[in-house]
Amino acid sequence: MMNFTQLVLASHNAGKLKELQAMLGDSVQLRSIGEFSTVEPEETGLSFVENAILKARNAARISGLPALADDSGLAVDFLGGAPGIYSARYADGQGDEANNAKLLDALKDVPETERGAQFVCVLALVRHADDPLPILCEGLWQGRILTQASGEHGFGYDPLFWVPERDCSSAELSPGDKNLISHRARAMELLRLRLGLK
Ligand SMILES: O=c1nc[nH]c2c1ncn2[C@H]1C[C@H](O)[C@@H](COP(=O)(O)OP(=O)(O)OP(=O)(O)O)O1
Ligand SMILES: [Mg+2]
Repeated sequence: MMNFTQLVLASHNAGKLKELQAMLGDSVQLRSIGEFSTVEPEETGLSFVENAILKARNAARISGLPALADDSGLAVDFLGGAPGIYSARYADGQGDEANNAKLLDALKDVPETERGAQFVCVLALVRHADDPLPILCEGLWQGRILTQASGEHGFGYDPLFWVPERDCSSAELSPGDKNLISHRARAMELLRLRLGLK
């Protein structure tokens, strides 16, 4: 059984760090890779799994600590699953607001019934940079893309993601509520079980 008190989180996204640390509680301390390096690895994989492993290995190499990575994104039905692994780069690196504007534009005039989407999260944990057996856990979250942004919480595409089970946007959920039902929460639930954390 693996027993971690510290993990480095292979992410430069403050929103992920906050959510993942809240889900893990006090049992494991997540340290940001930002403490060790400001250079972000190029996400050259063709899948969430490949990119998560790539980021985890890179962080373990830089920090010398076991590393957890989160590769996630939004797959929109009408767009054939795009932006998917390219979600963060959808508007060519101009950030969340530009990504959201581009998505609204791509779905302009698309009726509600065809606006289905899912958030995807893959967590990868490596004990060291060359770990031959990374632990992989995934979580999905089904919803719909709104026609305008709504809500102030969360990050990324949250203001555009309508959550059917709560009848509000993901950015209108309290952080605690989002962390109970999100794609990231589902992946983390599996990771906790796998690590024997509960
Ligand atoms: O709960 C979420 N709520 C809203 N948006 C989300 C969520 N989860 C992922 N997303 C979006 C943000 C970004 O556009 C992409 C992740 O891209 P992804 O490369 O995995 O993360 P990132 O570049 O922000 O940070 P890093 O790679 O350093 O972990 O999907
Ligand atoms: Mg990224």
